[in-house]
Amino acid sequence: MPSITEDVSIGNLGSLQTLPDSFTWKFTSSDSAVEESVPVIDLFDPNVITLLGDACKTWGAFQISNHGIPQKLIDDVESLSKTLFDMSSERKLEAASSDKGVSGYGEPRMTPFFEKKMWCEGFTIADASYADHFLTLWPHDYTKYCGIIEEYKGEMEKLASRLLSWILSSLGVTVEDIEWAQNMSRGVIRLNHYPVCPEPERAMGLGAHTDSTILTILHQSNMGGLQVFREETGWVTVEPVPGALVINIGDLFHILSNGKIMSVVHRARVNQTRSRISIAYLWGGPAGDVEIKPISKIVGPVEPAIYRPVTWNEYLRIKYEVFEKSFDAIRVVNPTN
Ligand SMILES: C=C1C[C@]23C[C@@]1(O)CC[C@H]2[C@@]12CCC[C@@](C)(C(=O)O1)[C@H]2[C@@H]3C(=O)O
Ligand SMILES: O=C(O)CCC(=O)C(=O)O
Ligand SMILES: [Fe+2]
Repeated sequence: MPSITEDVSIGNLGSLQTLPDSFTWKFTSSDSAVEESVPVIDLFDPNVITLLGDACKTWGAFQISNHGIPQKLIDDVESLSKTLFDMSSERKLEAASSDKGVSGYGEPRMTPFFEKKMWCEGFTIADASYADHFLTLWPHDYTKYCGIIEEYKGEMEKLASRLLSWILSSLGVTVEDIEWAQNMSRGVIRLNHYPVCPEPERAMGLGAHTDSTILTILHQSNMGGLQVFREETGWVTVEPVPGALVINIGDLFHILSNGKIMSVVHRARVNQTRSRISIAYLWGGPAGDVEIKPISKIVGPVEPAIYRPVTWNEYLRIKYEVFEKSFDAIRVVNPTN
């Protein structure tokens, strides 16, 4: 006979009254969050470059205000997500992605690297095929919803490029120093939903990970849940700031900067009384077979490259083979030779 845990579908987690064993995580005292806050940076601040540079070096994460993204557009993507996740499990599964990491509904791609299941469901918008799924989900409103997504992608792309130039500038280089900067693949949007959970202190919304891309722009509405890990202190909750967006530095930026800036380890916790939606825009990665490596102007005889060149496809393949050991897999063993 199948056990109860085998029957649990991510599409109706919110209706469960008890936490199934397959979703029960073990936590220790080091999992408790400490009283600290990630920097909140006003993009109109005259010292914006220095502030961004410092936040990238010490945290790998920060929040931004005065970012210029229309609130109405953010609200529209949030309400699209609510409409989607409110659908029946069967309906959502009709839009299931054929494989993790490509467009459609389902578990996060990193799921196989965790012993226990994560208390979340999501929808990935990675390529044009997301529109076919939207047609299945919303036969009447699909043009409207695709329009909202395309507009959001466009705005996110512009904001991500601005942040890239400023952060590079804090490192003393420019976008022109990345040969493939004009050949960036379009970002991936991940709509995340964390349903209410009967035992949040024993459950995990999204397990600890770094994003593989250059940077992520995250909208977490007015519901907290995101935590970032800081070596010196431990887990820090990123409290929602009205109107602000969270920026997480990803693996590619860490590689480009030759380890000068951090890709932040982060996770999402869940809640007993209110469900939570977050909208992640993961940006970067060159289209095609371009080599990603530490920026030539940053490295030299005094500071040799600590990572070997790797293409985006190869990096993703490595990441989904060894997960948190992906930097070790591309590290140059003895950089002085
Ligand atoms: C390009 C990608 C980054 C991503 C894996 C993917 O192929 C598409 C989904 C992305 C995402 C979103 C949620 C968190 C994450 C770790 C995951 O499981 O899927 C990221 C992946 C990543 O950054 O490696
Ligand atoms: O929901 C969150 O706060 C985090 C989401 C996230 O890390 C991701 O989508 O990569
Ligand atoms: Fe993430």
